[in-house]
Amino acid sequence: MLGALSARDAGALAFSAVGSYAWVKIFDLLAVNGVLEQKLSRKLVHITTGPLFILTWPLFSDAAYARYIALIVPTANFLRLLLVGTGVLQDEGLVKSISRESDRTELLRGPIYYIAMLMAVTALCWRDSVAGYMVVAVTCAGDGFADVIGRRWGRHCWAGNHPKTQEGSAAMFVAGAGTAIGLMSAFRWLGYVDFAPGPTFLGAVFIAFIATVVEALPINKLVDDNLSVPLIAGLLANWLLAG
Ligand SMILES: Nc1ccn([C@@H]2O[C@H](COP(=O)(O)OP(=O)(O)OP(=O)(O)O)[C@@H](O)[C@H]2O)c(=O)n1
Ligand SMILES: C/C(=C\CO)CCC[C@H](C)CCC[C@H](C)CCCC(C)C
Repeated sequence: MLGALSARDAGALAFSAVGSYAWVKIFDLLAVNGVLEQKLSRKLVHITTGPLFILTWPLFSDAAYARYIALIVPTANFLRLLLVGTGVLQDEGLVKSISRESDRTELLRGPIYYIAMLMAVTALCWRDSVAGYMVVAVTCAGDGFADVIGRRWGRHCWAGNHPKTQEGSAAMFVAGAGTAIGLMSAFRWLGYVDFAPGPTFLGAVFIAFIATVVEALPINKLVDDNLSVPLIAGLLANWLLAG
């Protein structure tokens, strides 16, 4: 029995590890070959890796230790960014796919906070709490779409925080709330969480709104969006959302 569970968790771990490497590599190749602009490649990695990582969770067994096996992949990625960001390891492709200006030290800010968020959600929430889905939805899809949409179609800047736009914030709100409701519904359908959809989805919409307001505040020179957005969403979800 234990052997069968271990085989399942080992398979899930292998899938997640190979998947994370291959996914970032695909965007690296697309950026290096000029198919995708570097900034867009970085944001597409930002939007997709967190939700895709969460979608690998059902592959793991019901064992109490399963979350810690799942935690190995973000932890390994955290160490990889730490080694490349500090210059101990060279990986031009990685730097190009997830930094703005090919500056390796940038990996030590937004991207490493992003992975720390995934590690915290895996360890603290795992499949059993809707708070984790909320945090991943607003940080990955919400914050990512604010940039992708705002940079291209943003016309109306917020007063006091010039580069951020109302169009970007609207995209963040819709993508954050929509992804949260989608992930919560999927994991409820799979039987990992149980909640009353009406109040929980209303709470998710409210939290996506507050996270959108926080993202638009002129504070990202003081605190990175990959810290402020998950922190506010996590605190509110823990307080407001049951399950
Ligand atoms: N609410 C928002 C957020 C972002 N943007 C657009 O996306 C760009 C980058 O936004 P920012 O949050 O500053 O992203 P970065 O600092 O590049 O990346 P990150 O915060 O994810 O580390 C802005 O200049 C703007 O064009 C926007 O229009 N509206
Ligand atoms: C560019 C990023 C943030 C900037 O705001 C995100 C960086 C992502 C990491 C390099 C890779 C993270 C991998 C995940 C821990 C696992 C994904 C698994 C899945 C199967 C694709």
